[in-house]
Amino acid sequence: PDHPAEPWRIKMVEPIRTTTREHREEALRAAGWNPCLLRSDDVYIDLFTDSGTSAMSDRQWSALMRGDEAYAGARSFYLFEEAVRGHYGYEHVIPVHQGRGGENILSRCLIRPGSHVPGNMYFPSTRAHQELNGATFHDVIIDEAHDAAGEHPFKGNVDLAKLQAVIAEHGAAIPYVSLAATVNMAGGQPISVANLTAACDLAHAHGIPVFLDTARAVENAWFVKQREPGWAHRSIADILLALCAPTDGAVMSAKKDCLANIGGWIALRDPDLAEQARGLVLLFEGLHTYGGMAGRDMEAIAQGITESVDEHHIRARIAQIEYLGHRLDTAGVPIVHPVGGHCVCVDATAVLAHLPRTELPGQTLAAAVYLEGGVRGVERGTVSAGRDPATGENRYPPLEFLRLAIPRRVYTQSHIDHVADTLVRVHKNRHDITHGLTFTHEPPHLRFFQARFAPT
Ligand SMILES: CC1=C(O)/C(=C\N=C(/Cc2ccc(O)c(F)c2)C(=O)O)C(COP(=O)(O)O)=CN1
Repeated sequence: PDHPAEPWRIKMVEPIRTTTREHREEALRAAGWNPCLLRSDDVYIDLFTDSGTSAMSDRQWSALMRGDEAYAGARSFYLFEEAVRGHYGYEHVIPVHQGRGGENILSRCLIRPGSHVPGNMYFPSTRAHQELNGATFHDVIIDEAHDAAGEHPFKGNVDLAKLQAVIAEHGAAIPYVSLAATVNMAGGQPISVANLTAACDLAHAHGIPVFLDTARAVENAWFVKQREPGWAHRSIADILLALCAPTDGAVMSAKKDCLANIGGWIALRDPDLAEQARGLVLLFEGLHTYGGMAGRDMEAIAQGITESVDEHHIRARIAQIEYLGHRLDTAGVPIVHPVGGHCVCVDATAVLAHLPRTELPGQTLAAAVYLEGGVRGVERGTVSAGRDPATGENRYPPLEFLRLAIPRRVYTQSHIDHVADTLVRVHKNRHDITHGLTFTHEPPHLRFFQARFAPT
């Protein structure tokens, strides 16, 4: 696929600069071989995350000037509430400062020690809050999701037999089913409307609610439109509503699809659960009409939601990522297939097949790519998976990759080509990487953010 012609022109620029390899070696050593600890000034192309890193439009920037900073009942909240209701279809909209604020509150409302929560693959912050409140997470995603090279069009799908089995074994102890659209840790893979609906029907048949992580549900809607029979002629906005319709609520990080730099929400149908959640917002986020956001942030999100479902925007957004995936494919760099909605994921166990999993190939590849081209990605493998709370042992997930997450409306084709050229060089010289990494400092929670490493 060709690189898309961007459906925007640049009105403001933020200078970035390349660095020398010597500079990067010094910076990485100071960062304990953890790209998460690098200063952004030392990064040329920052693909650490698509979360909060998108460029806002002139309409969003001008909306900031309309921010109502009233403590209670701000105009900006009602605009935000209406945008969420209209696009996601839930009645009760509860603001939080970002996604994990919602994960904290939903988990505290519904999980008790001994709970069991099924979901389509784990996400570190989501599972951390489930485990912190005493739940055991059960992965009920289809087997194909764990196979990097497989081409299944909806790797985010739930294996209904697996879900049924968890319900049969733990039914009464399941407070809710926790699904995501798309599935980040599978490589930004979508779930189909049919499968999501079937999973909800199965859960509801046992009186179990389903909550959806909608951080990238617009990207998911795009894949439904392209791949799921019967949806090709429906608008992205309609498909987004259809994804949310069978679920009981959603947790949202507004830092992804919504083109905002901060913010989020919990969206619910049940008024009593909504009241309980608002009570915890008062404790952890702020008032229930701002939830840790400034009025201007809610203005930017309301406008960003409208822009996010524009078909010219989402088509170009996805096409840029497919372009990068295609460049790596044609160069023989092993990546997760199909290419996901927000990232290209390089299969570190394939590139560094000569390193044992105990030497952290994903983290090693992240360091090598930064050194080679000033490109920052993030490890999504053993380091991210953390330790099993029951045994204290490292969990070695089947997928171990370097995620290259692409911010929205930020990088142009020449930047993407720089990334591709960097990966091609690292892959060509992969046997020069003779050692992996080992922890020198390992924090207890979400360790990949703050961990420090040294070459083995
Ligand atoms: C599907 C989903 C996310 O992708 C997500 C965040 N994502 C990040 C940041 C990040 C990165 C790595 C991690 O191991 C992680 F724990 C979080 C990312 O880059 O992908 C959140 C949480 O939303 P917050 O970031 O607004 O609180 C909830 N759900």
